[in-house]
Amino acid sequence: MDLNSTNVSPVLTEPAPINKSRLGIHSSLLPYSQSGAPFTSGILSIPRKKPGKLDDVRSNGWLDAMKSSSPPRKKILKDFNVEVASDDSDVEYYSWMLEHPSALNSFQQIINHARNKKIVMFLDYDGTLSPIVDDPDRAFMSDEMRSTVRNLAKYIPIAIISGRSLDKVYELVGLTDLYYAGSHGMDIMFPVRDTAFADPSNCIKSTDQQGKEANLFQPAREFLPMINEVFRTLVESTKDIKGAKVENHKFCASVHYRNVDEKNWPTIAQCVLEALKGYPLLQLTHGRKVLEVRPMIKWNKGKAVEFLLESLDLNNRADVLPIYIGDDRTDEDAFEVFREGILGHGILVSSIPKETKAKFSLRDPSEVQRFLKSLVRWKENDELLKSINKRSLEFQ
Ligand SMILES: O=P(O)(O)OC[C@H]1O[C@H](O[C@H]2O[C@H](CO)[C@@H](O)[C@H](O)[C@H]2O)[C@H](O)[C@@H](O)[C@@H]1O
Repeated sequence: MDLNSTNVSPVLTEPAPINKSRLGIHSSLLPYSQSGAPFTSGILSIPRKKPGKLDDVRSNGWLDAMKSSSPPRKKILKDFNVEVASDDSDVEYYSWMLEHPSALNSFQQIINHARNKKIVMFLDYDGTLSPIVDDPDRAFMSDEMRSTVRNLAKYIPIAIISGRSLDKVYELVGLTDLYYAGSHGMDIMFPVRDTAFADPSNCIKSTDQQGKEANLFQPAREFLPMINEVFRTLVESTKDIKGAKVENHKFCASVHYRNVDEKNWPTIAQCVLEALKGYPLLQLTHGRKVLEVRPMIKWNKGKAVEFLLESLDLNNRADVLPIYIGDDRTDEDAFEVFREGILGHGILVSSIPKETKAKFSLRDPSEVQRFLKSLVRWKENDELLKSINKRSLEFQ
């Protein structure tokens, strides 16, 4: 494939008129912009080109975005258990933390805010509950992390919101009694008992992994055949690129290039670009060393947070404090909802400074675990105090 060739066709020309009603998608979910405005956070801004103007992965900025999509692994110096600035990047990190303080150091502030409120916890999976590893099929969370999440779920509602498919993320987490949203929130399952406030016309009946009745909310259901087609195309077109891996996450397809030699990244990007050509209703988002193709609908992890809160009748309530912990650009949509309306805390997991809408930060999954453990301890003490108070009242 000649990337410099001027014979490459435009990627996104003005989209051909499409009979959107044929897709059966509610108009409020239809594309952010078909008129040329850039797309919002996490979503690559692709300026519409005049018909005939040529485009490739260099000129549209994909390559730059790919290069900056994952932090380098960095050794952190420790001196008597105190982290010291080892180089300029540490100094940068500490000054970034002035704006996005550690959720561990701010724990007291967070629980002061949570006092007399019901916390609802939203957790991303990769890079948050499990460390980032080379093979996506081996991104396991530790038993200790699993038991921490299980303990916390005894006290507060927890939802896992992942880019992976619903089935895959459920398999990896393996905990019942949590809510799960796969495909970046485009596949949400919740028990029938919790649907009192959900609009049943939006949901389809299903069964969960234990065979119990459940509801499924799938705002991009009509895109399923399209995603399958693109997935097959991508598998075929990337099959000769060493290290490339394509995953089908039901409502999105992921093309991994973490294990691909950097000199072949333009080829990977070009394969995705070519695959997208016939599908003006699909879009590209960037994750950590992964390109993701997904429906161009107004739905993302932030919408999923709002949907779950509404369905559980926990939205816009002064006595509810949602907390979202996530590590990549797709999580920014969720952090954003806490900036625009819903009062809650976004916590970015990152070991390098990053532009983010999250208020707090944690360095890595081990810090996430410490934070969740602190919440468990706080809740346990709280329960203990309540029962002591109750008993002392009974003795009076
Ligand atoms: O929303 P998430 O739960 O964070 O899922 C995001 C993506 O996670 C997976 O990829 C990432 O983690 C892999 C394992 O550590 C890593 O190899 C890869 O480079 C990362 O991008 C998953 O495979 C993707 O499909 C998800 O979209």
